[in-house]
Amino acid sequence: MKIDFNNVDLSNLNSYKEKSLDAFSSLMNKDGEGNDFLGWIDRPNNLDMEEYERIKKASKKIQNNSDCLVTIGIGGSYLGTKAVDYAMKGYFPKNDKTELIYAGHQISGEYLHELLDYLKEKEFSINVISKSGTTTEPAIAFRFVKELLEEKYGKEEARERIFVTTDRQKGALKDLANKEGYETFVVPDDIGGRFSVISAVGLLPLCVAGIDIDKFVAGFKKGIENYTVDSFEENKAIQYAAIRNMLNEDGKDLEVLVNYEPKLKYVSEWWKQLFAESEGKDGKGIFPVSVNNTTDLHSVGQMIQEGKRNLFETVLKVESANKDLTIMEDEENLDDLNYLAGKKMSFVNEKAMEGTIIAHVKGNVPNILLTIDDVSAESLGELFYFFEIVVGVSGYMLGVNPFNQPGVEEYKSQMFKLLGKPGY
Ligand SMILES: O=P(O)(O)OC[C@H]1O[C@H](O)[C@H](O)[C@@H](O)[C@@H]1O
Repeated sequence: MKIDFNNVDLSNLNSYKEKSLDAFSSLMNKDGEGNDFLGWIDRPNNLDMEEYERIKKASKKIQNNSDCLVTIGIGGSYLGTKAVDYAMKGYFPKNDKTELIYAGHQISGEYLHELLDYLKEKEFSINVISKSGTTTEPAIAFRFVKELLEEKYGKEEARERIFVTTDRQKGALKDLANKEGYETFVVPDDIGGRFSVISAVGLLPLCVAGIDIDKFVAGFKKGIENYTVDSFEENKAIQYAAIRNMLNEDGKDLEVLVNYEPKLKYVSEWWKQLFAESEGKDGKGIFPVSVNNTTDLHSVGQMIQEGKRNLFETVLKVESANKDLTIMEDEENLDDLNYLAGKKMSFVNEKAMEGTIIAHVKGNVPNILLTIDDVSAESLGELFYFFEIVVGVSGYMLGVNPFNQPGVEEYKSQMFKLLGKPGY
């Protein structure tokens, strides 16, 4: 992974150095706010290997008896898996692997209705994922999908097809799993939802989808090597956190994560939860938004170029495309594209990216360039770990607790009141 800050005015950066190093040491020494949720820092080197082997075993079983795994969860119990699955499965996947089908990530009855119709024709299993075990969206979806599963296979076999990922000992899901004898996997106490893709939350469904989780974990380990180094000069995660805070104090209220490979769309969705829930509190925080280019250059590109100057961009570049095409010569050349004949699509995409960066920098949008080697499980693992360290340092620099999300409860209690939930 490479990170380039050449398109940011760094003249003021030195004054953020000490603060960023202090924030980094609080994170590493685990003596800052929210320090009981820092299990993710060492987790890649500390996996529960007994559970890791069970994940692989359960995956084989699911792959052997299911066309799909209905993966039920929301927020951190959804986004990391979706991000990696979507990036890795290909744009037009052949249906020769067990497919992950998502549920419980919204409350659309229309979605669930169509999903249940779809599942009637399929062999399937369920992985219900909820750290708290009480989240409304996955709980509703689980009721419906479980009912269909039991109808289809009978209660006995259905039991063998339900896999529960939740708290080690408490919560409604854990109680249900104990009662019914479902196989369970753990969301560790000291890892918050948005940091949990490295636990069974992400590893089980990703393994079922045929993704090499050893490589994914290896990417996280590479992240530990590169981004837990206690040096401002050598650690790009500390520099990035410092630069984000510098830009924020200079009036940049939004960070736009940009990609030029549509496969990365859900990596941005995962990133949004990570940064929004970690930083957006106490009236502070950089609002995370994302664009998928070049598509969005034909829509919100105008706003980035000439709208309110309160944003900066982080561009996610993929160094080498997994697949490519060479543009062909056309005798008539009515489309005037022959000047591109012999050029690769990846070359054209890269020039679009470089041209856009030049234009946006000219338009006073500071640009950070993050290059990953390729779209692979390993590169994504390293990228995720990088962002997790950045958000920890950045949140401490901002003066917030980056590891809680108290604000999320407000909509829930208002909704429960309207729904007439007892006690609200
Ligand atoms: O895994 P769960 O307990 O079901 O939580 C799922 C998600 O919902 C909550 O409301 C939080 O805001 C998220 O941080 C969390 O990832």
